[in-house]
Amino acid sequence: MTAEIIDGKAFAAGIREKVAAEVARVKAAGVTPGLAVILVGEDPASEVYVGHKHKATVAAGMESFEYRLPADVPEAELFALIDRLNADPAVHGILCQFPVPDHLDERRTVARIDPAKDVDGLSVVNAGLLATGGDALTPCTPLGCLMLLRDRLGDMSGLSAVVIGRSNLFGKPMAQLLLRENCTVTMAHSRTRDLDQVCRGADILVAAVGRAQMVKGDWVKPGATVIDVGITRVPHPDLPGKTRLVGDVDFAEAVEVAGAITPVPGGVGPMTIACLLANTLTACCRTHGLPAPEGLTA
Ligand SMILES: NC(=O)C1=CN([C@@H]2O[C@H](COP(=O)(O)OP(=O)(O)OC[C@H]3O[C@@H](n4cnc5c(N)ncnc54)[C@H](OP(=O)(O)O)[C@@H]3O)[C@@H](O)[C@H]2O)C=CC1
Ligand SMILES: Nc1nc(=O)c2c([nH]1)NC[C@@H]1CN(c3ccc(C(=O)N[C@@H](CCC(=O)O)C(=O)O)cc3)C=[N+]21
Repeated sequence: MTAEIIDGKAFAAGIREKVAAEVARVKAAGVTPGLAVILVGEDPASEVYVGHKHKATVAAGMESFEYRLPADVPEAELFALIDRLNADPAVHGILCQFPVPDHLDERRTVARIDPAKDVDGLSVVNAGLLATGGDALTPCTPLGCLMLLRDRLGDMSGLSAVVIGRSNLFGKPMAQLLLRENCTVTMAHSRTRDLDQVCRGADILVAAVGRAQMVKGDWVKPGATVIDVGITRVPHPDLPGKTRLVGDVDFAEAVEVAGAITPVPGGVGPMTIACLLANTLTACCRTHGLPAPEGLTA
């Protein structure tokens, strides 16, 4: 059996259309949603993502504000910018691209952002709301994965879900969302014993590690839904001097066993950006007391 390949790119395009339609509605009510992205230093991968985010934001009819700070920017200067954006009524979402240089602290940076504008969903307030069943701004990548899973599986009650990776950005919020969907959730990480066996029990297998092609075909339960979040740039096998992106899952092997699987690229990545737009719109609607858009939140 060959798995259905989940087209994240096409699904994300649909979400972006929905966001654009809702943005038009909000604009008619006199408000233009705005997203501010802060990039510290010159990480080439981050430059690419920030560029994608800017284009997608403008295409959805929202305002995009970009701030590029030098790699050695003092914390006080970064915080002064965040304070300004917190106070700016044209800005509804603020995202500081990670990783930041070593002299800056991610936790302190996130804590400085107004939780109502924290479209990454990383603040203590939003993480706490998600864990306790409140109306959080949900981290974009887990939200995107949830949308793909709901679309394919509908009711996930009682399914066994394994999430590999326990980061604040992805693994922990993904596990919370799956728990909300009534899955029986296992969180695996670098200290997990017999990871292959743990994975073999999963109806839903989500991998977010950052180790190229770590999850082999015989780790996958036949018919399982496999969501591959990891992105690693590796030397291209056929084109010398070129690189390509691969996921945490050995796609060629897993596609023969799984029921459905996301590819890399074209799977989860495009959903992340679509959900960032969705979160910015949601933040804008909440701030202005407008009805929250349907189908774009957790
Ligand atoms: N597609 C997208 O939009 C996005 C993709 N990503 C990608 O997802 C991947 C993970 O990102 P992120 O969560 O931020 O990464 P982190 O590095 O913060 O977390 C990695 C997790 O993987 C675990 N891990 C490491 N080695 C192993 C191993 N051998 N076996 C099992 N678990 C292991 C770690 O365990 P421990 O806690 O024990 O150290 C940790 O919990 C990266 O490739 C990143 O690029 C991330 C965000 C968005
Ligand atoms: N504060 C913060 N929030 C983030 O959400 C965040 C971050 N920092 N730092 C880095 C990671 C990574 N990330 C991706 C976004 C889009 C793609 C994406 O669009 N990927 C395309 C391919 C892109 C390409 O070709 O390079 C795909 O998978 O098809 C990937 C990864 C967001 N992150």
